[in-house]
Amino acid sequence: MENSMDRFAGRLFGSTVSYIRRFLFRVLSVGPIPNHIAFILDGNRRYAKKWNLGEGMGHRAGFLALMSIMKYCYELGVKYVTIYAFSIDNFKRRPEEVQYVMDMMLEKIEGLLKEESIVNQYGVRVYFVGNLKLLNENVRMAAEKAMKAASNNSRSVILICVAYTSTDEIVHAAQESCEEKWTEIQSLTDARNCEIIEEKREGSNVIKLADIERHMYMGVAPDPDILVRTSGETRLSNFLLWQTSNCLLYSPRALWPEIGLRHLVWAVLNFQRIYPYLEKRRKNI
Ligand SMILES: CC(C)=CCC/C(C)=C/CC/C(C)=C/COP(=O)(O)OP(=O)(O)O
Repeated sequence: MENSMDRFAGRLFGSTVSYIRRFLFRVLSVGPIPNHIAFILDGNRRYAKKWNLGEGMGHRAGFLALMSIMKYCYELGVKYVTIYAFSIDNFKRRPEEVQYVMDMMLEKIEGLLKEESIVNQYGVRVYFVGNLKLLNENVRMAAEKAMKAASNNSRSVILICVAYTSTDEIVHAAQESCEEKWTEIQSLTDARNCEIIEEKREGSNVIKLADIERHMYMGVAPDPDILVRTSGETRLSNFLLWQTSNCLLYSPRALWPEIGLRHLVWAVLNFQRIYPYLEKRRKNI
């Protein structure tokens, strides 16, 4: 009897909170809603320390916080969510920690494919972004499987940056652009069509901004409107350096596992306040 009363009270509380959240989102939607929010998940280990938990528990709490924030973003109408899940530099951490995070990632990526997962609930397309060759084979294969399984989803998008740094992304895009241009020139030379080659020399042999952007790992998404870095840090730590020139930076003091609805609402209100300025900058006027 007591148990069923508890369950009833729990459900009642849950649906009231969800009702209030939806009401709040309706009010926020009177103003512009960001299309893309990126997150630097900072402070998982500090959270574990603060609560005397094992270090791995901090990352697990971080994953739960990620699930909530993704849900809030998609309910609010934010189409793209990007997360900095693991940088290339993070591979330099203690081998046991790297192994723990990789094992957890594998488990969580496999979980994303389940029927009841957030991916299926919100029709989320999944992209793993970064130098995936640096991942161990199990994680890489699971990532590729998840991307394939969700490839028909289009309502929302999650971009999970793993084995990622911005400088690596830029170098990779520059190399790909050079290779593409080189192949193009070679094919013209092979055809021995000197006239065409001369014509091409006039300018189209030059690598343009659009070439580089086409080869960016993040090229599948528009630039973020808001970048959130938790735990009060105001550094970008080699994340989305190319994509954040006209983007609101928000740095709440909360550690990543403590991030909640109030932080999202505050970030969106700040975005709405500077929206006219951001739009002007984007249109270059
Ligand atoms: C499949 C999937 C989406 C998984 C994501 C899993 C997840 C939560 C990864 C975070 C890993 C990480 C290195 C966080 C940074 O906190 P930190 O260790 O730098 O904490 P600190 O700043 O307190 O040292």
